[in-house]
Amino acid sequence: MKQTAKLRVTYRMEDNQLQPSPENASRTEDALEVVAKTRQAVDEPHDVMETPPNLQQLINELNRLVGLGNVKELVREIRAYVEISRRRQSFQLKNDGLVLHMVFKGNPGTGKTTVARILGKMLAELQVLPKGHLVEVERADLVGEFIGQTAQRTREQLKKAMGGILFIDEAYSLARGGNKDFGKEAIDTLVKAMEDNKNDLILILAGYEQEMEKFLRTNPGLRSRFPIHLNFPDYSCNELLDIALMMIKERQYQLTAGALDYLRRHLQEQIDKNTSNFSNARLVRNLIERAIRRQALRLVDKRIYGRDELMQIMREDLMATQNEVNVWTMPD
Ligand SMILES: Nc1ncnc2c1ncn2[C@@H]1O[C@H](COP(=O)(O)OP(=O)(O)OP(=O)(O)O)[C@@H](O)[C@H]1O
Repeated sequence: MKQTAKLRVTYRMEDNQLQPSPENASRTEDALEVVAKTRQAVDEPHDVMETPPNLQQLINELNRLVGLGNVKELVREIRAYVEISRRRQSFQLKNDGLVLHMVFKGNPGTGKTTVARILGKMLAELQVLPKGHLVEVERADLVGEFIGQTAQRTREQLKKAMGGILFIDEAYSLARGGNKDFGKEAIDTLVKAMEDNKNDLILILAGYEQEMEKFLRTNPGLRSRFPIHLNFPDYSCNELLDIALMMIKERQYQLTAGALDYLRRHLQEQIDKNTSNFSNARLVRNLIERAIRRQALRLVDKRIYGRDELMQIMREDLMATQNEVNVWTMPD
C-alpha cells in the first residue's frame, strides 16, 4: 500500500543543508516521528500479533479445552483489542481503558474456574493485570455474621485478589437475604473496590444461569458494571468423551475398546438422567481418576506385567466406579 503524509513546516538553509527553522523544530520532529511510525506500521511486513512464548503456551492450553468456542473467541477479541490499543497509543490516539469484569453462567463442571485461571495468566502476560492470579471465593468467605465482619472479610479477599481476578462462585447467594442481609454489604464493598481499582482487579461472578439472570435483574446497577457475559453450556456426550480421552492421554493411559464403549454408554445414561447434580467434566475427571486407582488395584498383586498393561484402563476398571463416583469428589 502506498502511503503519503503531508507536512507543513518552514525550513532554512544551514551549512548548505535544509533544516527546520528553530521555532517549529520540535513540532517538526514530532511530525517526522509520526511519519516514520506510520511508514513502519503501514509498509513493513510484520507479524500482526507477535506472541511471546508464555502467552502462546496459555493460548495452547485454552485451545486444548474441548468446545468453549465463545470463550476462545472472546480471548481472541481481548488480545486483539490490547494490541490495537497499544498501536493507537503510539499515535497518541484516545484509549478508553478496558473494563473486563465478567459474568460466567453455567452448570457445575463446565469449565468456568479453569477458564478464569487461564484468562488471569493471559491478562498478566498481556500486561492488562499486574499479577493475574485467581482468588476463588464463595459467600462464606465474604459475608460475616456480625456487624462489621462482612466489610472486613470482603476487604481481606479483595486484598488477596488485588492484581488478579476475584472469582465469586454462586455470586447470587450474596443477595440471598435481601436488603437486611450482610450480603448486601459485601456487594456494596465489591462495587466500590471495582471503581477504586479499575486497573488492578477483575471481578468474575460465576454460577447457574437462571439464578445469575435473576440476581442481575434485581440488581440493575450491578449488570452495567459487568460488560462481558459468557455462557458455559453443558457438554454433549461426544464432548465429554473427548474430555475423557484427553485426560487419559495426559496421564499416559489408554482405554481399551471395551472401556471406551462402556464410557460412552455410561455418560449418555448420566446425561439422560438429567439430574441437577450432574457435574459435566468434573464427573468425567472423577470417573477417570477412580478408574486409574481401580486399575492399580487390579495390577498390584500381579507379578508379570508389561508397559501396555500398565497403561490400559479396562471396562471393569470403569465399571467399578459406577456407584461410587459421587462419593469421591476430588478437589480441583
Ligand atoms: N472444556 C474442557 N476441556 C477439558 N477439560 C475440562 C473442560 N471443562 C472442564 N474441564 C475439566 O473439568 C474439571 C472441572 O472444571 P471447572 O472446575 O473449571 O468447572 P466449573 O464450571 O468451575 O465448576 P464449578 O461451578 O462446580 O466450580 C477440571 O478438571 C477441568 O480441567
